[in-house]
Formats: sequence, C-alpha cells, structure tokens
Amino acid sequence: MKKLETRQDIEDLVNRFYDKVQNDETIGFFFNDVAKVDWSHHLPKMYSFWETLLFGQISYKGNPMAIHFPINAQVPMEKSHFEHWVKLWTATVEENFTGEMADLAIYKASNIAKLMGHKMEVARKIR
Ligand code: HEM
Repeated sequence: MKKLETRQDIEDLVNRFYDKVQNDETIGFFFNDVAKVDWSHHLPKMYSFWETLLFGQISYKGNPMAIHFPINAQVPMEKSHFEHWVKLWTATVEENFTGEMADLAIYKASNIAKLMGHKMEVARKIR
C-alpha cells in the first residue's frame, strides 16, 4: 500500500474521509444540518491543517478548537461523537495508506479528538 507522503496524498485522504462523514448516520448531521458546511471552503482548510500537522508545512493558521464551540452550543458534541470521528478517520487512513506518517495521522487525530471532546464537555458544564 502507498505511503502518506505528499500534499496530494493528504487531499485524497481528507476527501475520502469527508465523503464518509457526510454520509454518516452518527456525525454527518453536524456538518450537513447544524453547521451547514460549505465544503469548497472547508476541505482546503483541512488539507492545510493536516499538511501543517504532519509535514510541518505551516499552511494552516487558525484555531481548530474555537470553531467547534458554537456547534457544541447548538447540539452537544459528545465523547461518543468524537470516538466515532476517530473510528472513521482511522478506517480511512488504514484503507488507503501505510507507514510512519499514516500512523502519525491516526495518533495526532486521536489526541486532538480526546482533548476536543473534553473541552466541549467542560464548555457545556460552565454554560
Ligand atoms: C464529532 C467530531 C467533529 C465534528 C462534528 C466536527 C465538526 C466540524 C465542523 C462542522 C466544522 C466546520 C465549521 C464551518 O466551517 O462552518 C469543523 C471545522 C474544523 N474541524 Fe472539526 N469536527 C469534529 C472533530 C474534529 C477533530 C477531531 C479535528 C482535528 C483532529 C477537527 C478539526 C477541524 C478543523 C481544523 C476545522 C477547521 C477550522 C477552521 O475553520 O480554521 N474536527 N469541524
């Protein structure tokens, strides 16, 4: 199987992941119905986000935590949603790529998802 090593690989991975997400029964509605995501805007941001995280190519400048709070305020983003997000991400990585960067993509996503899930839970408690 292919190694995850180029910007094009990241674009392919991210596209395939959000194809799954959009059609997913558990978390798809956050994107389709709650945030009503403009995919032509969102996907390039996600390419840059992952390029920055994995290749150290600083093309993403943003605050990934902050963008999720207003969504969480509308519909609680539960730990189980984040676990499901990670399950879909891990499956998409493993279906398409192998090697160190592929492992790192899974590892980093899991850590961020855990932290994000925790922050969303705390935000709901102090509201
Ligand atoms: C159940 C879990 C999640 C849901 C439902 C979710 C939902 C969303 C939605 C709807 C947006 C788009 C907001 C908009 O443009 O209107 C977004 C943006 C984003 N998400 Fe998530 N997300 C989840 C988990 C994660 C995780 C685990 C990560 C990181 C590993 C992540 C990283 C990002 C980033 C980088 C953006 C773009 C932020 C920006 O605009 O600068 N998300 N998310």
